[in-house]
Amino acid sequence: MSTSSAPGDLDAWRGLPALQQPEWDDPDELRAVAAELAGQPPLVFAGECDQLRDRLADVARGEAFVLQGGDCAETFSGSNADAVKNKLQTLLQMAVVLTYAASVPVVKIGRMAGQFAKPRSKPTEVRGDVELPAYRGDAVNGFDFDADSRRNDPSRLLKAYHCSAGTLNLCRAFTKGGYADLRQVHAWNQDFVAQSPAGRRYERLAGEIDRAMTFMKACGVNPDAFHEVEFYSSHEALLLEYERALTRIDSLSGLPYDVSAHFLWIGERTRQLDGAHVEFLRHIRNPIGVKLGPTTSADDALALIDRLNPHHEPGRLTFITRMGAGRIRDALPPLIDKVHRSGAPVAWICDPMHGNTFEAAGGYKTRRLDDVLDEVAGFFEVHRALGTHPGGIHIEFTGDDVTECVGGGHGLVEDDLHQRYETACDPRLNRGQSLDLAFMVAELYRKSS
Ligand SMILES: O=C[C@H](O)[C@H](O)COP(=O)(O)O
Ligand SMILES: C=C(OP(=O)(O)O)C(=O)O
Repeated sequence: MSTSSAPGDLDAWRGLPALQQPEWDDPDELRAVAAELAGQPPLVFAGECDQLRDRLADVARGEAFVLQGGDCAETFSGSNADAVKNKLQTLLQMAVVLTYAASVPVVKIGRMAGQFAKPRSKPTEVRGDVELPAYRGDAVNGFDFDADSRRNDPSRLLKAYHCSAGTLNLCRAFTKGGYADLRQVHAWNQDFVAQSPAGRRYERLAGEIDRAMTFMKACGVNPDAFHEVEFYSSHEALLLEYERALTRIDSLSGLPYDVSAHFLWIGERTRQLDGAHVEFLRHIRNPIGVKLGPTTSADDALALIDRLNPHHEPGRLTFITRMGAGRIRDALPPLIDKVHRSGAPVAWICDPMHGNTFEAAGGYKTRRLDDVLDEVAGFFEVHRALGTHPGGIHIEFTGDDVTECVGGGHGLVEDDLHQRYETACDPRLNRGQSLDLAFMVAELYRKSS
């Protein structure tokens, strides 16, 4: 049931409006960079993308749950071993909580190894009487507020590729080489988080897992079954020149795959039906997602399905809804209802971050953990009422002890935000807040199943 695309289709987007693309000031340099990227090795393989599509088909059928998360904006300087390990460790801890406490297979997808480009609300940033191009992610320009740093520099695309390769290599080593072994559940809970309320709760759960594994071993189950985990990479497919340069024809199937990540999504700002992003992504064979904000109508959702998954292939299309805690209970039901009645197999994931951002008194962009939890609770309520499957969560977090979102076990308040506000774009949950969220989601899942 594959969608066949002629090679020319992969460039049809070039004739369409492409929002949120940087104005590169040297087109020749961009062409040279794209040519160099096109000659680089793939970051992921077609077979892995197919495997993720199968996993997401399980999600659409109600048999698994997605945990997708990582940085809002990865940075080149943050692509180091400690930061990557901390993020992965947080993802693994959350996944263990969900798998054990909710008894559901968890599909683990990092917002990692490629999340280097950001859509922005405004093209420029003004500080005092200086106006400069907005920061659009390390793949485009620099975070520092000076004219040189904010230049849209095509060579950054190459650096984004290399940082993605390094990050993914580390993730593969951690998840396949023994670090993600379930017998390590305690080891993931070291450092600052171990003493937090969420860390202590996690430690009790890890103790139960230990006992369960000892029991299974006694029953003859081979403990090597718990040695490695499946991990997938994802990012917003925003910079079309980059994604196009990394799209290859798979030698086995003859079909095009974007080998920059296993899963790509189209953002809320670039999901226009007649836009370049939808056109480009409809031709690649990777599993894909679309973010849906509160203004999305049920007909918009159906039209996206028609374009992106016309043959209703299970696992091909995921809708990531980001309505906001105040809107989800009204905005989501009509979408799910109509899509469900159309018979299209969609995995529904809740992004409880992007509809809940506000500016705190000190000027920091932040989010309340309570709003995040409330949006997730609304997501489960809506699905329960409609008899559909709440298929997962998509969140922005870091493995570090940052102070970017308020609330959680340590009771962070707006006055604390300045202490460790390190994000390059939107506020992320810290490790303790991420664990709080995982425990709550596990509880909601158990009640709704
Ligand atoms: O992560 C999402 C967007 O890039 C981000 O919310 C845009 O933020 P802005 O409104 O500050 O541009
Ligand atoms: C920009 C993002 O979200 P959205 O498209 O939902 O605004 C994002 O997830 O980084």
